[in-house]
Amino acid sequence: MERINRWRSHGGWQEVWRHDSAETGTPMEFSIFLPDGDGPMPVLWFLSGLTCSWANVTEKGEFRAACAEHGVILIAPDTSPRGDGVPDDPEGAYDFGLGAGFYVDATEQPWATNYRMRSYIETELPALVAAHFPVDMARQGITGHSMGGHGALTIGLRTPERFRSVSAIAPICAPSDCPWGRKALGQYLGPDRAAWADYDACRLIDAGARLPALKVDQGAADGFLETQLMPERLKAACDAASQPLELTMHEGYDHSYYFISSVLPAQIAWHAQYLNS
Ligand SMILES: N[C@@H](CCC(=O)N[C@@H](CSC=O)C(=O)NCC(=O)O)C(=O)O
Repeated sequence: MERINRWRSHGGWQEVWRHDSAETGTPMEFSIFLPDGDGPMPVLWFLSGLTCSWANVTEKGEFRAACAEHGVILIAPDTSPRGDGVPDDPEGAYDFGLGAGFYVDATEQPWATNYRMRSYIETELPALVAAHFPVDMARQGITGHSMGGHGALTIGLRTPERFRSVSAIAPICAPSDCPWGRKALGQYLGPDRAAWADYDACRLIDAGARLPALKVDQGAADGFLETQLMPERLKAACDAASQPLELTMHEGYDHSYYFISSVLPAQIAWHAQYLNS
């Protein structure tokens, strides 16, 4: 593993690391913000959305002051494998392939060889992080935006024992039933919708998955709200299952990092209640 950059910021270090991934078969990069202080510290994972790498939230997320205040390490992985030989959408579309791994382990070729973001985020990267940084892996939270919100919800619901707190910002709530999700899951996993159930937050909740603490922030002026995100589906699934959900609609906010940076500090404070208790 190699550190490829670092900057002093908010009384800590913002770092970027590169390593070879056995899961994706490619070099992978992630960013990590390390507040000053004696570890081990709790860790909050931030999963990014379509078109993103670690850089988007690291440069535009405005999270470091909150992480420094609450003593929380924030890790931002990439959203897909990249590099020579990694297949991409044949038309270069932004919503599939590079930058759009959807946090699945693909089963269909040509995707299955490299697109193993579920195992990368659930298993390989946590082990690497635990071995190299002063993290307390008994105190983990997870959040993410849009496609990354879908990743945070589904990884959290599948492995609730790993996380004290799960949140999302403008997540794709019902990917089996929206265009982004149908396109990605259909190609990565094949046309049988039964194979998609593990990657759909609403279907996981319908099937009995539960979380101790769940928070979602959504912009009311988000152009993707009704067609792709559908938070009302998540609310209905949670209500039917008696799953507690703090869903907050924010008037006037869209899908951009102007919204993410407006709510991420408060999400970090919310996670810190669970991670520091
Ligand atoms: N048509 C847009 C779509 C890309 C986009 O909006 N990406 C979002 C995530 S959408 C769901 O996962 C994003 O976070 N973009 C990065 C950023 O820095 O804003 C386009 O490609 O322009």
